[in-house]
Amino acid sequence: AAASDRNNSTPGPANCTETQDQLIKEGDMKDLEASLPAAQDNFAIRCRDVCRSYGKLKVLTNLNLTVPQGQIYGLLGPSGCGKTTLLKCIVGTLKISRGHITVLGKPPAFPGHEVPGKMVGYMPQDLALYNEFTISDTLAFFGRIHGLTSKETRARMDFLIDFLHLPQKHSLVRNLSGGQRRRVSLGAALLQNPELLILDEPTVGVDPVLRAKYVTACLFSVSHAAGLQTVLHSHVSL
Ligand SMILES: Nc1ncnc2c1ncn2[C@@H]1O[C@H](COP(=O)(O)OP(=O)(O)OP(=O)(O)O)[C@@H](O)[C@H]1O
Repeated sequence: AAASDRNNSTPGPANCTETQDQLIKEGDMKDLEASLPAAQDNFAIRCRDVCRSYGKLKVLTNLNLTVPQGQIYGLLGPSGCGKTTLLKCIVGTLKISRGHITVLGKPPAFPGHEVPGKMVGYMPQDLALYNEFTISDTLAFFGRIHGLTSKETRARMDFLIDFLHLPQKHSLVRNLSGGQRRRVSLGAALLQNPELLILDEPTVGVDPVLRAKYVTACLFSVSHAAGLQTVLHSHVSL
């Protein structure tokens, strides 16, 4: 991955680095679109001049980003540069201050658009799991949220428990290891078979030696086996 340019004069989204050696410069961000072939509309995510501040703190400034369909795409940047903020804006749980975002054809949170919702699986950095739930309860809960039938949830649960090497489905979340909890959270994000999977720091809690393997092998196998179109994930660069 390329290193991003911290010396650029415009403050802003910060050192988001793409895994495809695409350089995003602050304020004047070159994006992947330039290198895309003719099918210009064939993108999963498109951000145009996106700005987001928290009070006076400008976190994203004129961010431009295009994620084509069918790709695994990584955001890399130092802690606090705005990766989570950008992912929340893309998922639609955070409003942008200015600019335009299109996710799977429409702006996030557009009325009737299932983003946030069924079309996108989101694994947050801080895992939102209930300790009192079992693995089975957790996945059933997310199944209800996404409107899956009990039969659909059960079939998907069986597949994911096997695929993600999860312990027995009656195990309580409170008794799971950090890595097992992260995989339950990944299972919850994959449950409804989303078109787009967004992972915020998926390797937190994963042994450093295994991280590279996890990112390359696991994400590729997850995306293929789960039939995903596109995966966007973030990592801290040190
Ligand atoms: N709700 C909030 N209110 C105020 N400031 C916030 C809020 N959320 C994030 N920030 C600030 O915005 C900046 C970007 O935060 P963000 O979580 O997006 O960074 P990040 O790149 O994901 O960091 P990390 O890699 O450490 O998770 C940080 O300076 C953070 O303190």
